[in-house]
Amino acid sequence: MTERLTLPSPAKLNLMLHILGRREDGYHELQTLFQFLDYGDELTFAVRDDGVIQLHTEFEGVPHDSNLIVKAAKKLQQQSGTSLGIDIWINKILPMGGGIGGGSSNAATTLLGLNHLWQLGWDHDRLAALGLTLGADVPVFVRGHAAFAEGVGEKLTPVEPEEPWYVVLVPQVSVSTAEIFSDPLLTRNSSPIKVRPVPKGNSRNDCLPVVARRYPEVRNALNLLGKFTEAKLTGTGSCVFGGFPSKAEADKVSALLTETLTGFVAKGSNVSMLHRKLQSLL
Ligand SMILES: C[C@](O)(CO)[C@H](O)COP(=O)(O)OP(=O)(O)OC[C@H]1O[C@@H](n2ccc(N)nc2=O)[C@H](O)[C@@H]1O
Ligand SMILES: Nc1ncnc2c1ncn2[C@@H]1O[C@H](COP(=O)(O)OP(=O)(O)OP(=O)(O)O)[C@@H](O)[C@H]1O
Repeated sequence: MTERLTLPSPAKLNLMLHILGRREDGYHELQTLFQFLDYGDELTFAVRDDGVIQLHTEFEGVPHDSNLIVKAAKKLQQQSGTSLGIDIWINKILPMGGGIGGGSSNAATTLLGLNHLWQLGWDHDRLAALGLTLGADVPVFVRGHAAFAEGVGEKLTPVEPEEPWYVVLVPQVSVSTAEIFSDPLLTRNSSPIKVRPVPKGNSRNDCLPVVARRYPEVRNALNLLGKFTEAKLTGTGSCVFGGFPSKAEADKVSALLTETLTGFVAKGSNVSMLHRKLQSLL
């Protein structure tokens, strides 16, 4: 049997997110702080020599060829000129439309996994540039280090924020990123932060007022978690999170809140678990 490789595909959080303006192409200039979670999906790959790219796991509402996993594999195959193909399976646990970057992370895991299995020898710069054509959040997952991001999210400076335990609540609504970014009420004029590292007190997410207004489920999650710690929105939501100094404290709060809401506890991590796994293969 062909050798199989299983790789993690972690979630991300936006610890803050400021919107500085809107570009002519409709995309928004941001400043955001990305950190990974030791929590995510798992992708399994097996090389095939007939050039076929086949994702074997079905996604509700996402046709095979629209899946970011398949799109990433096809682009890398075309641009590298390899004659090899791939079978892919995924154990999907990350909520879709949750603002924790599941789709982008899956694309990045696919790019790094195939670069390894197809022995392409592409560096991270080249993979991140390809990744950016798939989504604004793909480059940070390719690089695998917590980062302060600018531009549309592609100009990355590595950072070392604290690594607390997080309670992440998952309101049962899928938020469309495009919908939030096109809301007329969105604040798009935050002043650029010029000081590094980003001074404390800049943890605001400019998307929060618009998301909370549109989604009562998100409002409810923010209120409930806010009784225990500063409750924040990641990306354009729907997920809401708060940090705790220990797993025990995070577990205690999670146990109380998940009686009525869906959620999980995970450690913040400045080095993606995907990169830790890839490092161990070398
Ligand atoms: C908001 C964040 O989650 C922060 O991490 C990301 O920047 C969103 O990244 P993503 O989901 O990979 O986003 P994409 O798939 O590239 O874009 C989805 C839609 O969001 C809007 N969008 C996204 C990123 C950005 N900087 N400005 C935007 O206006 C665009 O309308 C775009 O059509
Ligand atoms: N492999 C994939 N995993 C999840 N979603 C995918 C995938 N491929 C395509 N999609 C589509 O992308 C949409 C956004 O999914 P994703 O999980 O990345 O959202 P998100 O967590 O809000 O992302 P972000 O934080 O980057 O905005 C989904 O609703 C789905 O239609």
